[in-house]
Amino acid sequence: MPFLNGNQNAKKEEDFAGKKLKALPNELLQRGGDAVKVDLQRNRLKQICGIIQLKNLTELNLCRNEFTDFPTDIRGLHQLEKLYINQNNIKTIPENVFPSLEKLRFLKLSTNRLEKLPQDMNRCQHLNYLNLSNNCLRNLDPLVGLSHLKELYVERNQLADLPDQLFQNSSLTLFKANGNPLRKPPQEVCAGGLRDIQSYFAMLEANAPNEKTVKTMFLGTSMAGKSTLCRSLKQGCPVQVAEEDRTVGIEISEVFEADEGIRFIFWDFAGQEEYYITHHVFITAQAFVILAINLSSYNKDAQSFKESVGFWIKNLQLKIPDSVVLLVGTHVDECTNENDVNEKKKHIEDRVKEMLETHSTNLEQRKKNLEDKEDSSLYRDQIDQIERLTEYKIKVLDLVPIDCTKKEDIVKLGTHIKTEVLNKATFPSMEQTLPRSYYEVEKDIKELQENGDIAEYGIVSQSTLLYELKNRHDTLDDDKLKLILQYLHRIGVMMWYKEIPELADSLFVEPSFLISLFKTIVRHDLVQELNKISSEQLKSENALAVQKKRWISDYKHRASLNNVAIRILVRSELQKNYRINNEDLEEVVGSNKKEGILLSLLKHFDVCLSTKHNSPLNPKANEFCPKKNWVPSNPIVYEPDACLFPSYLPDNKQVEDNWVSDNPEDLNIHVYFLPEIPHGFFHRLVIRACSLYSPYWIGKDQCMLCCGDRRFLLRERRDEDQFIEIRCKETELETVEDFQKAWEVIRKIMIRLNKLTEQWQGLYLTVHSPCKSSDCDEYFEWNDWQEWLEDSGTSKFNIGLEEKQTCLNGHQRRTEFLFPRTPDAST
Ligand SMILES: Nc1nc2c(ncn2[C@@H]2O[C@H](COP(=O)(O)OP(=O)(O)OP(=O)(O)O)[C@@H](O)[C@H]2O)c(=O)[nH]1
Repeated sequence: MPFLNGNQNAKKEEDFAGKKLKALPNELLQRGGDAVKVDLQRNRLKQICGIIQLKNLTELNLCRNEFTDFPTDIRGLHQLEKLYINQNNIKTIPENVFPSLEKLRFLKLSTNRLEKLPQDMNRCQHLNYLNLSNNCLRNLDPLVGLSHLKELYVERNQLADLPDQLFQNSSLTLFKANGNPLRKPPQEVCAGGLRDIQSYFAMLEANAPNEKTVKTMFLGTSMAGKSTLCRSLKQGCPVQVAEEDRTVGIEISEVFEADEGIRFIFWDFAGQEEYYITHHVFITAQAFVILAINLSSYNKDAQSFKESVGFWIKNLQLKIPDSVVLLVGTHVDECTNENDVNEKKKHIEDRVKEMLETHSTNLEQRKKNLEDKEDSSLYRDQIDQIERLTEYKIKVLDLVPIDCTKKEDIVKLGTHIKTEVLNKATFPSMEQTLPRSYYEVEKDIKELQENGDIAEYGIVSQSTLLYELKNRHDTLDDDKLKLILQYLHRIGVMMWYKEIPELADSLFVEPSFLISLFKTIVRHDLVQELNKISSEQLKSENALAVQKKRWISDYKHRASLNNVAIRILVRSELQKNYRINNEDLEEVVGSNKKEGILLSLLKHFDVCLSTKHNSPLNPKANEFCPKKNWVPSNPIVYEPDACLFPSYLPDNKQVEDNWVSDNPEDLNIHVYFLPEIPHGFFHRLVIRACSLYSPYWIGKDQCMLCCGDRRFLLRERRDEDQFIEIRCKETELETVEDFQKAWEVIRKIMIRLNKLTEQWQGLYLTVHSPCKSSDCDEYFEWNDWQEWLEDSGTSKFNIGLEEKQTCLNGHQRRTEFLFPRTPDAST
């Protein structure tokens, strides 16, 4: 099988990789002091007797062997600088190994079974890179004192506490600790990086309090009973939710469980499909999910399961694969009898079990396929990635059937939740230790709001808030306060989008206000809302009734919403619900000259695409055709300033009219998604790609964009295998330069695609170029596509001119039709 790059030729000096060796070969031992670098990865070694003869060894690769004990013979390799011994089964490392490895700078010990480190590890004084990820470590104390350590990876271990001294006066520049049940400092502090950790320890008092916080999210289809559950649990008794009081968007509330000292933060998500596109913004890691299922309307069939359970679990599995889900069956009082309830409970639980098993079997199978390949070492990164995914285990707890109108059922559910939450095995990282100042700042912000120093809707400038907080805490400077505010953002108590330049100075201490903002635009009844716009409202924005009609028609047919309409809707909704001053209102809704907070946020979260007032091209200009002169658009269809919501598009007509048809010779790559393409992914990708290139035409599950003369198509395919196809029209590719430019555009799109996938921890991607011969199902696999994305376009991907590739069925094609080439290749 052809490969995208030539990595397989990059041999080490002494290459004994993948030779099924059980002992060091004589051929190697005879090299004695001449051997400097030795590659012994992917063998069956359990020990390495005789290695001491290679006394000048500086680099040794022992990864993917069968070591269960650390090979102590390594002790004699005094020149050793680099050691790879990752992906073995090592359980312990004895004392007296590291002090003799005086020159060791680089040590990769990841993916072993280490439970503890030798106490003298800190005597390996020159160590500057250490990777201990994927072990079972509980304690990092032996690393304290490694004064040259720059990069430290301890992801996916069992660490609860990190040693303070590790971060004091250290040379660390990179530290990664994801996937640990961290309590001190909590994961949300570590996510901020080294400076946040150092500052956390600097503020931490000796007897800092522990807190148990559980972010609880209520999910499920519309009318399943989420709001009823959320409000009833809060009150401890049944609370009726009237139909007109349905959740629009997301509601947030806090509940303190005084007996056990648990703080629940309840997030009630609206169930209507229109809101799903905003959910990803608020669904965050380490969450406890209550999935509400209306048992009375549940049909014990595949469709019913998919809609009310499967969809949600799949999405969680993709987004937060380590979440805990409690199934709650509501409307039990409306079921036929107890037997009916029990059958439905069993049906749901059995299907969930099946679903989770299929997911892990698929991953295992995929891993095995890669391992069985002739040169499986080329797929090492992919295998590692799958291994990581297999470690994530979403926990789905048994279904609790309840009647939300009955007090005892609500009380019973409350007790059940408390018991589950207190179970350390289910919630290993619920308890957290924080410096008092973190709590105090949070409390002070609430007080400022209550006193009216911050408006009830919670928008406050960074400088004002810092000024107020500094007045209350003379020990906290700007930097420390900013770190605390960032922590509060990460736990969802307030929002601070520092990374959006227009919003960097605005803090939102009332997150539900932001949600109210979203819901004014992202809603199922938007057409009704547009219809309701009065002539006074139109006049206030200098708009005419005829424009209102066009707004409605554009929204219905082209999923495009005029910015003036957005301003009117948001303005009236906010004035209805908040005492908001004109200045803040203008900040939020924007004006002809300025975008406003709402649009910045919607765009930041890829909910919509702005078609700007000063845009040189009109995306809906039918007159534009590649290779034809540009004809200005008809002023009647010209929309100066609107937002396009791709998820509301009804069809692909415009795209199909412009693309016309596929040609087998088009450049074509398939990006496969395992287990599937996440809900909303394609439209978010389209938004990101279209902000790079215009003009563009967007449809329901297709999008065409142009770069110069070239046309590109993105197409979502939700067949049995789910993939996104990226094509470039073959007729627009003539010269070598054309190919290079076309591949460069594909690369840019892929970079955005890859970046977007980071938001779904449970995703795994593979990339293929399908064979171009008709009726041939073979394909060329890109095992190193991620490297291509990272590559700046230098020598690595050169493929000789006139080179051809042959598929397994014997069909040949010139390489540039299947794989990218770099500019160097043409010169
Ligand atoms: N009889 C009965 N009615 C219930 C039960 N649970 C919820 N309801 C009613 O079902 C309706 C829908 O409940 P909600 O809590 O609004 O549902 P939701 O899931 O929040 O719905 P959305 O806001 O649309 O996402 C309300 O009228 C509730 O009073 C139950 O166990 N028994």
